[in-house]
Amino acid sequence: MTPHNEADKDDYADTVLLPGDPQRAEWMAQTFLEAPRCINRRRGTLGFTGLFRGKSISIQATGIGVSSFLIYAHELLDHYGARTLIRTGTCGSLTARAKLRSLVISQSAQAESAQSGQVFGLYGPAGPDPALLASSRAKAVEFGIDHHVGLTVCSDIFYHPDGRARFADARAQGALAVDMETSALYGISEHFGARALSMCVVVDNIETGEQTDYSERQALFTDMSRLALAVAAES
Ligand SMILES: O=P(O)(O)O[C@H]1O[C@H](CO)[C@@H](O)[C@H]1O
Ligand SMILES: O=c1cc[nH]c(=O)[nH]1
Repeated sequence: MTPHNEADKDDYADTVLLPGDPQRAEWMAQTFLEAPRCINRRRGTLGFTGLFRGKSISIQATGIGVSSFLIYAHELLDHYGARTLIRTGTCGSLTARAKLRSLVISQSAQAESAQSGQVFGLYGPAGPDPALLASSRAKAVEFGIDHHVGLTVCSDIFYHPDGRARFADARAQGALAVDMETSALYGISEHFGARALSMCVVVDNIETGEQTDYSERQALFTDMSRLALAVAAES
């Protein structure tokens, strides 16, 4: 038990999938895990453990943004002993190439600003686990998932007064998409000697303004959930 999590120490599996949205955590657990158990309801930030292909896997929501994310990730790594964290998130596309509903796998994540840099600087720059990244690439091809692998940006601010203009430099460096947790995931995982990978479905395009509707989101997560679980099952 922690201030933010009512689960017992052995309730979590070694491998934990991390969606931001608690409803996504619940849907993923109920749709894909065998015998899912809800192990955390504190603050509505739901956590589940169940079986996938005979292996115990947990799914824990992390909320929005680095501050919230780092609380759940820290407690999973430090208190619950998690060894592999796989973010199953959503992102905004920064390029027409990464189309709405496609999957972006983060090969490296850049903090958006000096302010974010201070937060992420606590842990220094880090990236995905090479084996998890390679496994996700191979399986995404095998499953026929429309996906992109590359640089992503991690922002602290969803509604920013400078809008999309602030991503000009990152876009020039080839950044594919923006989310609000991936740099923190990579940094804290390296700090605790754990393995990490982040994959996110494109739910809006920052460039064109196109967006998906929240009502179709569960369906959007099927490919990502299958991929993340397949990677997790072999991790
Ligand atoms: O859908 P999730 O996983 O929460 O991810 C994205 O959605 C939230 C913003 O709407 C941020 O947390 C961002 O990273
Ligand atoms: O535009 C978006 C969409 C999802 N998540 C973000 O952080 N930004």
